[in-house]
Parts: sequence; structure tokens; C-alpha cells
Amino acid sequence: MAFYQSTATIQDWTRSEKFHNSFLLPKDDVLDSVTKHSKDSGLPDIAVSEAQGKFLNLLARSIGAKRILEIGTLGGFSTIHFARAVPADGNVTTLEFDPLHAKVASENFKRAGVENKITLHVGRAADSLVTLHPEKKFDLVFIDADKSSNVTYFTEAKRLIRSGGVIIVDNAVYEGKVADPEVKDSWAIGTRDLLSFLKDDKEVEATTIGTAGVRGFDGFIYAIRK
Ligand SMILES: C[S@@+](CC[C@H](N)C(=O)[O-])C[C@H]1O[C@@H](n2cnc3c(N)ncnc32)[C@H](O)[C@@H]1O
Ligand SMILES: [Mg+2]
Repeated sequence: MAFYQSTATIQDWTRSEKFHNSFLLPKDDVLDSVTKHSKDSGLPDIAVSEAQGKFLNLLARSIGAKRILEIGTLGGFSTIHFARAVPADGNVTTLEFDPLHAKVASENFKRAGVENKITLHVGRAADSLVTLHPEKKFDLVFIDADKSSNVTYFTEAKRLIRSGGVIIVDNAVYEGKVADPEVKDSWAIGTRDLLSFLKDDKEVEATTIGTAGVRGFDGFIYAIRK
């Protein structure tokens, strides 16, 4: 018999994340106003959750990240978490395709007072990535854009990250649909292709961290560049 047979729903996961957040995450007026500005500007509600954002912030600080690359900015919620994590002379490079998202993100960076730490490239991420030849490699890469390009993004991330750096890929579980071969949408296929790619990749070690919360049942692929 299973230890605990879950019949949990999105409402249960949301309540659970909010319960934990109420102990661990102090009220953050800046991030609240960032989220509101994104919503009021018509951006989709698909940023990482508050708990996930804090996880990314803590992870960046845990590894002493100074240079971070993000693929998929939206309104800059995760970007701001990263910008807060890097030191004053650190930088977050973030790539966004949609001009409206980029405009709202830029406004949010100012709102959060972190605009000096962020470099935003507007255009297709695959095009922006090939132009990046940083003097010093990135310490952390966060991949959170169109999932059909996950293998391309991961390959570029390996080129751009230092040995020992961390690559995180969002939405790696997608309500279990990645593991269901019957689901053939681009999100599921893009992440499934990345898993197949990683199976034979000798340049990283990786695992998947499942998460359940405001964003439903999902997870991160967490990889270290050898
Ligand atoms: C899930 S959202 C990013 C959320 C953000 N990382 C956060 O958690 O706050 C994905 C973003 O990737 C952008 N995007 C989609 N395809 C893209 C592409 N080919 N190049 C660059 N950005 C792309 C979308 O416009 C969207 O803003
Ligand atoms: Mg995501």
C-alpha cells in the first residue's frame, strides 16, 4: 500500500505553497508590484512561483554566482530574483523574444532598482545566444522559454557556462505529461527530446527536482557542467 495516495489538485498545491510561503517568504512589495504590472500589461501568468523564484535566488547565492544567463524573461520576475542574488559588480543577461514582454520587464527592472545589473537582449533566443562570447563564462543558466528549443538552449548553455556551473531547465515535469508518450504537444516533446539528449551527454550530471505548488505539478532539471 502506498504511504500516501495523493488525490491532490491544483487548489491543494496552491494552498500548500502559500502555507509554506507564509512562514518562509516575507512580504515583498516590490515583487508584488512587478507581478501586478505584468498582469496589468496583459502578460500571461506563467512566471515561476514565489517559492520557485526564491529557490532560484538562494541557489544563485549558494554557488556565489556573479554572472547569470536567463533564456525567457517575460516580465522579469525570475530575472529580478537573480539580479538580487548577484553582487553589485555581477550581471544577469536575459533573452526575450516578445517586444511587449521586454518593455514590461525593463519597466519592472527599474521598479525593482536592479536595472544596472541586467542586460536584456530582445529577439529570438537562438539568434541572441550565438552572439554571446563572454570574457568570463556564466556561473548559472536558467532555461525557461519555448520548450521545443530546449536542446538548442542546453547546448548553448554548455558552451557558455564554466566548469562546475549550474544549468536549470524549467517546466521539466509538466503535470507528468513529459513522461506520457501519448502527449505530443511541443512542450512535452521539447523536454522529452532534452532528456534523450542528456542520457548520452557526458559533459553534465543531472537530475530532475519535481515541484508542486502554485504552478501545479512541475519541476526543474538541475544539471552541473563537468
Ligand atoms: C515562461 S516565460 C518566462 C518566465 C520567466 N523566466 C519568469 O519565471 O519570470 C517564457 C518567455 O519566453 C519567451 N520566448 C518564447 N519563445 C522565445 C524565443 N524563441 N526566444 C526568446 N524568448 C522566447 C516568451 O515570450 C516568454 O516571455
Ligand atoms: Mg517556466
